[in-house]
Amino acid sequence: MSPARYPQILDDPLRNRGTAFTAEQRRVLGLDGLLPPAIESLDEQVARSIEVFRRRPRPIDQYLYLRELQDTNLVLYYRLLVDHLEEVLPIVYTPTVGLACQRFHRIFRRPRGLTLPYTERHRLPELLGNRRQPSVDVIVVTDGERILGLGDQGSGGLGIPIGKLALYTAIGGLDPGRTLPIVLDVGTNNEERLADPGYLGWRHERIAGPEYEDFVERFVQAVETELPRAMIQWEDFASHNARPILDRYRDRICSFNDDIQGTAAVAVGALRGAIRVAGSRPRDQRIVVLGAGSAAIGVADEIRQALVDDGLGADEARRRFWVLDVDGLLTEERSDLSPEQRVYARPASEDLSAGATLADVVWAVRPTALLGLSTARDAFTEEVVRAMASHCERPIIFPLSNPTARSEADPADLERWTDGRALVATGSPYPAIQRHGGEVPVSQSNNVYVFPGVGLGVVAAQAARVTDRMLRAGSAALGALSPALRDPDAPLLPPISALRDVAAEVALGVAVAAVEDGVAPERSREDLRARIARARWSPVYPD
Ligand SMILES: NC(=O)c1ccc[n+]([C@@H]2O[C@H](COP(=O)([O-])OP(=O)(O)OC[C@H]3O[C@@H](n4cnc5c(N)ncnc54)[C@H](O)[C@@H]3O)[C@@H](O)[C@H]2O)c1
Ligand SMILES: O=C(O)C[C@H](O)C(=O)O
Ligand SMILES: [Mg+2]
Repeated sequence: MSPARYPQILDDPLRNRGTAFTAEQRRVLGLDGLLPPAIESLDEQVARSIEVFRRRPRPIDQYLYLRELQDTNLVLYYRLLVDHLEEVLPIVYTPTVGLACQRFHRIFRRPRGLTLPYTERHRLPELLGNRRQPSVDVIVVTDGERILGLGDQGSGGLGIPIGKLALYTAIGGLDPGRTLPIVLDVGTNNEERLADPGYLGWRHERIAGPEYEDFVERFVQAVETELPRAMIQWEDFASHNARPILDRYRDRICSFNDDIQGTAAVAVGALRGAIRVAGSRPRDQRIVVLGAGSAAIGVADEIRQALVDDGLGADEARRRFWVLDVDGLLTEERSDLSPEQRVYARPASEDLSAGATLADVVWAVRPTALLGLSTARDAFTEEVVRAMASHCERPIIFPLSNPTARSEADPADLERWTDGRALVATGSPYPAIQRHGGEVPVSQSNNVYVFPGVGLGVVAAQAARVTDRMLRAGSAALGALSPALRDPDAPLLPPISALRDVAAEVALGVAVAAVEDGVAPERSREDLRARIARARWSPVYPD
């Protein structure tokens, strides 16, 4: 009896080629008999795989198919993503990834990334040492408390870092063998999960206060020790933790918060295009924001800066905002506001009181722009939108909440209620709207336009920090690519199919700013451009 000699290469997604192994490779590696006899090219594998994908009945089945592919053959997986980005993005990412997080414990098959439970807080360096990837460029980490607009998903939140990092590679071109998704499992306050015997996370209410802060600190220290060169992207933390964590670590380690800073960078990019199409200027805007969480305040802060850059004084720029949360308008008499929210509190002397609704505010303020980061489905009602359109020739309306089921409005309704005058961008993907017998794509103002380029720029420039100026430079690079700048009938953002090119431009802006800010080694713009091109991993089988 000869010993079994199963070749491990078939179980290594980084090296496996499946049916693309050549006859010679099969013979040398001992793969004969283990694979069907047909030998396919990568293109043929992609063609077959996208067919299988299309036949899966529901988005969640398609998600599972792609995750299987990701666990089996990374070149094929990423080639499929790159070649069919527009089609698969809503599956790998928002909105389907949200459902995958909600069902995480039902669909779990194989480990990907790391789950760091609070109970193991004394062993975090050891747990990090158990990772598959020897070197890591980018970590995306969540604690699962605010997954999209779906609330607390506990350790099921790991689906989000997995999805974000898939796009770091497919769009940014980061080496998939050097990215690491992580969930900090600090418990969950989701009653449904806690009551579900099938829940796989730590069955405990969320850790909070000093214990929570200590745990995050331990995590950061473990990364500093084990992976000192990795950039950390903080993702989908609840507002009460998102801002403090960002502020605590941004000057200490290379890190940024995607929901606060990435979202702001793309929203400002899209808004600049919209303002130009409206024939207006940033300093002429009156902006109503529904939602006052970390994403909304991050977006408002960056727009406020754009108003100041366009000539408004700091106070005047601040007075151009009316921000509402679940309890109504932010006003000075409210005692529940954080310092970041208080910046936007309206003076008590104004007519609008704390109880003012969105419709009251829109009637009174006559805004030029209405932004939604509230998770409140259909909150931009016909009444609100018609009121806005009655005083504004080109109302800018951005329902940015995710996933689709949390969106403040459907673009087709906005189109109807404003007779096609609204300038729209959404957070989640929507089908094109019909106008004059033709189709007009809906721009997706989602941080996916920014974070892959930030990662690529940071890696290529070897940046040690992510500064505000780096994100602003990324945003400006994106803004300059707005098709609407050249054609007022064109979309506010480049199409999804152009995201890889967008990432290269965002990366260049980020890298140049990193050098200017002294957080990356001195290099010329041309040198940085070449480094960005060289840093990109391509989904091809190596010779
Ligand atoms: N498009 C993007 O790129 C992008 C990026 C980040 C976040 N988001 C989305 O933005 C939303 C908010 O994210 P966040 O991190 O700020 O969340 P959050 O939970 O911190 O904030 C939500 C805010 O909305 C307010 N709110 C809730 N219900 C409301 C209602 N009925 N009316 C008015 N306000 C209401 C809350 O009071 C709170 O201020 C989420 O849906 C998220 O998916 C989109
Ligand atoms: O994940 C997304 O689609 C965007 C954003 O980070 C969010 O939390 O909604
Ligand atoms: Mg997010």
